[in-house]
Amino acid sequence: MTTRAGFTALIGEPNAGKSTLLNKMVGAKVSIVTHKVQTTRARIRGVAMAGESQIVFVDTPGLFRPRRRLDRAMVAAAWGGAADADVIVLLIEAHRGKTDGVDTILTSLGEKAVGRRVVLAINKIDRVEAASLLKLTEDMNAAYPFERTFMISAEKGYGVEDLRDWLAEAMPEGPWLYPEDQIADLPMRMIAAEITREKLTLRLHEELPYQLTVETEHWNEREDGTARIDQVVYVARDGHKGILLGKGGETIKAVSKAARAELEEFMGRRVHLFLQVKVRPNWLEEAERYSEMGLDFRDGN
Ligand SMILES: Nc1nc2c(ncn2[C@@H]2O[C@H](COP(=O)(O)OP(=O)(O)OP(=O)(O)O)[C@@H](O)[C@H]2O)c(=O)[nH]1
Repeated sequence: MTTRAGFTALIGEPNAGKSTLLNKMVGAKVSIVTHKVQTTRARIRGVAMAGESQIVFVDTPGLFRPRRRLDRAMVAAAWGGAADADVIVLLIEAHRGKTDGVDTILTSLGEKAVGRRVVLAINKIDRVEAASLLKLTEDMNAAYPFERTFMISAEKGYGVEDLRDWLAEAMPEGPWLYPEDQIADLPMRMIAAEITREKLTLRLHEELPYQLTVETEHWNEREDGTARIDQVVYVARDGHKGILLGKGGETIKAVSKAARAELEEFMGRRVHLFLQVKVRPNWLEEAERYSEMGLDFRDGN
């Protein structure tokens, strides 16, 4: 039996349902779904197994309309993720149709997706009449030559299996990228990082540095049934480090406490959480580099 493995990028406007779809396909709660727009900052990956095929998902940050310089870098980074992928899935919302935001993405697809396989997934079909889907499919395919169009409801699960099976076939032949026994662990590490990120957001609000990432570096199961989780919060500047630590470390302590409480509830057991804040200015450079390669929205969009 030939194995297959490759990368699939999910792109779409904020709230299109990328996280929901990812969670359905991967079969675990990978990224935390919220009603808030622009929650997915990190390029969170999930891995789905389908038959002999391994599909690694790159859940790009929402391709929202960037106003600030760093926003633009974020969007460019999202496109960077897409450009590396074997397949790009553009997710749109059935009830919102071909919005200005979707048009912007279509234009960029024309430039960036050269040589990639690109499919369209019309999501949230549970919210519209079937008749309207035909027109939307026509309009979208007139604007971009999608290889396939899928009608899905990520939330209800309609059509998700078809899409996953198609992706499984579309992955290039080759050995798996992740050992099968590590896949189960991967989502938990991401969830843990997302939880910490969420607590940082709640605590710092507008003060939250944009260029911030949380990574779960170590995950150790202890004999007494508890887990030790070590995470690093990466920021771009020394000044940001101070904001995260707070006076006498009180901010990071409060965040750590809140994150631990939620992790314990989620996992149903005791957790020892260790947070470290480190400066990694490269992230910024990387984003700037992507920005140079990427979109430019300076014309007031
Ligand atoms: N009715 C309906 N709602 C859906 C469907 N899929 C997702 N949603 C809802 O749409 C909202 C946004 O979904 P997310 O998965 O967070 O969207 P996202 O694209 O990851 O959003 P960002 O993280 O902002 O990029 C949530 O409230 C979901 O419950 C669907 O098939 N039908």
